[in-house]
Amino acid sequence: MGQAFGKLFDTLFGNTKIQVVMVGLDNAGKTTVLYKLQIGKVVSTIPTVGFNVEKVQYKNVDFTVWDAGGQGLYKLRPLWKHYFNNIDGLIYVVDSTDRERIDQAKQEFEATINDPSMLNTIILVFANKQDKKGAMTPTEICEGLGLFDLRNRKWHIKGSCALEGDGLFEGLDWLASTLKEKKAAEYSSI
Ligand SMILES: Nc1nc2c(ncn2[C@@H]2O[C@H](COP(=O)(O)OP(=O)(O)OP(=O)(O)O)[C@@H](O)[C@H]2O)c(=O)[nH]1
Ligand SMILES: [Mg+2]
Repeated sequence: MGQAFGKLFDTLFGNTKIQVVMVGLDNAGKTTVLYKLQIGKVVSTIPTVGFNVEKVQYKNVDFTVWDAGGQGLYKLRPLWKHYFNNIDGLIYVVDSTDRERIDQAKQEFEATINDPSMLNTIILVFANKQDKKGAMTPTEICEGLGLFDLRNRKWHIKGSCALEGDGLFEGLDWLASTLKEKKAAEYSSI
């Protein structure tokens, strides 16, 4: 799988520097996704403010995962501007079995995409844990997060099983090709 992703990145991302940030409620499967990609060594650090950041770099593409920990994303959000500039892609991971917290996932999602550092990002949602019985379908997750109501944002949802890697390739394929189109459009309008 690592090789397949490597090839995809080579052809689709080219040499442009790309920043991708992955967030979601705790237990959604973010760390599992990052390791399953097998695109490089995952470096895990705990900045002085006490939360966990996992990073992996594949050539020109930087992936950063912000763990929600027990604190909730909202406490960390004000820090984003110190860590990020020019985020291109947001990956939002949802535990599709967690019906009880879908409203919380929605609140965090809305606050995340409306954060000043995220206003220009394209959005990929992984409706994760599709292998589990009783999981909400990607359409249900769409409704739960309010994706159909989003205006002026490019978004895509993909059902996934991060444990097996199912859906990850397709999701990233969308992310890569959409970013490529976006960069080309920006370049041609300069
Ligand atoms: N069945 C199933 N389990 C999964 C899947 N993805 C992740 N898990 C499991 O869900 C649990 C949480 O996964 P993590 O990757 O640690 O979740 P996280 O989003 O990084 O959580 P925090 O670090 O607490 O924010 C682990 O036990 C994983 O093995 C999946 O697609 N299917
Ligand atoms: Mg984690």
